[in-house]
Amino acid sequence: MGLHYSHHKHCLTHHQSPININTRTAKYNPSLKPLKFSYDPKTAKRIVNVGHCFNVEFEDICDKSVLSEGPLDGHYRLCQFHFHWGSSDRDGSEHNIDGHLYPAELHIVHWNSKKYTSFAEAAKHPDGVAVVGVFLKLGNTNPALQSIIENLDKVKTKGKACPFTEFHLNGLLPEDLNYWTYMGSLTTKPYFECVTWIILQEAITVSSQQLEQFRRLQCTSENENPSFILENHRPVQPLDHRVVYSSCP
Ligand SMILES: COc1ccc(N2C[C@H](O)c3cc(S(N)(=O)=O)sc3S2(=O)=O)cc1
Ligand SMILES: [Zn+2]
Repeated sequence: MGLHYSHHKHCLTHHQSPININTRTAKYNPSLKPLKFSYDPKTAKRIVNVGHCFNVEFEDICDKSVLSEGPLDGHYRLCQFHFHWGSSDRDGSEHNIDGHLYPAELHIVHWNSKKYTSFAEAAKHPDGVAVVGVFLKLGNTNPALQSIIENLDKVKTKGKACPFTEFHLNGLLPEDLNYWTYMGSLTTKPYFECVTWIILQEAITVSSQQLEQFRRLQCTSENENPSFILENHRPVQPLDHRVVYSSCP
C-alpha cells in the first residue's frame, strides 16, 4: 500500500509521483555525488509496445549497464527506458518545474541489483528502483531519438516487439548532469513507492515531428479497432512533507 503513518498528524501519507518541483524550495545537499552512468551499448535488446507506451528493454541478467553514485548506495542495473508525452506539444511531461510542463519526459529505469535478486523483488522496497527523468524540450530533431523512432512502425500495435541492439543511451543524456532527487513511486500501475527519482535539470531536444511519431502508436492490438496513445502522463501528486534535494546550489 505504501501508506506511511506520520505520527505528528495521525494520518496516512502517500509518497506518489510525479510531483511539481519548486526550484526555490529544493534544498542543496552538498553530500550528493555526481551521477555515474556505465552503459554498455551491447545490452540493448528490443523495443516493445506495452499499450500505454513503448519500452526499450535491456538485458538485465548481469551488471553490464549500471547507474551508481549520485544519491544512491551501491549500483542499480539498467532494465528499460520509455517516454511520456501529451496530446499536443503544450504538455506531456510528468514532473513539472515551477509549474512548467515540457512536451515529453524520458524515464531510464534501474533496479537495486546489489541488494535484490530481481526487478519484481526490488519493486517491493523503497530503495529498490532508481529512475532518471530527462525532460524533452521542443527544438531540432534529436538524432539519438531518430534511431528509436524509425523502428516504431514495427511495434505499431499493443504487444508487438522488435529487436533493437547496439544503442548508445548516453546520446540521450544532456551535457549538464546536475539533478533534483526525491523519494516517490512508479507513475503507472502498480504505483509502488519504490523509486528514488533523479530528475536532470537540463533538457534534451525533440522536434514536433518526432513527437507526432509517438502519438501514432496504438494502444490497441492488431485485431482491434485502432486507437492511439495520444497521451500517457500522470497528473502531479501531493508533495506532503517530502523534501526535494538539489545536487547544486
Ligand atoms: C512487479 O512490479 C512491477 C513494477 C513495475 C513495472 N513496470 C511497469 C510500469 O509501467 C513502470 C512505470 C515506471 S515509471 N513511469 O518510470 O514510474 S517504471 C515501470 S516498470 O517497467 O518497472 C512492472 C512490474
Ligand atoms: Zn515513466
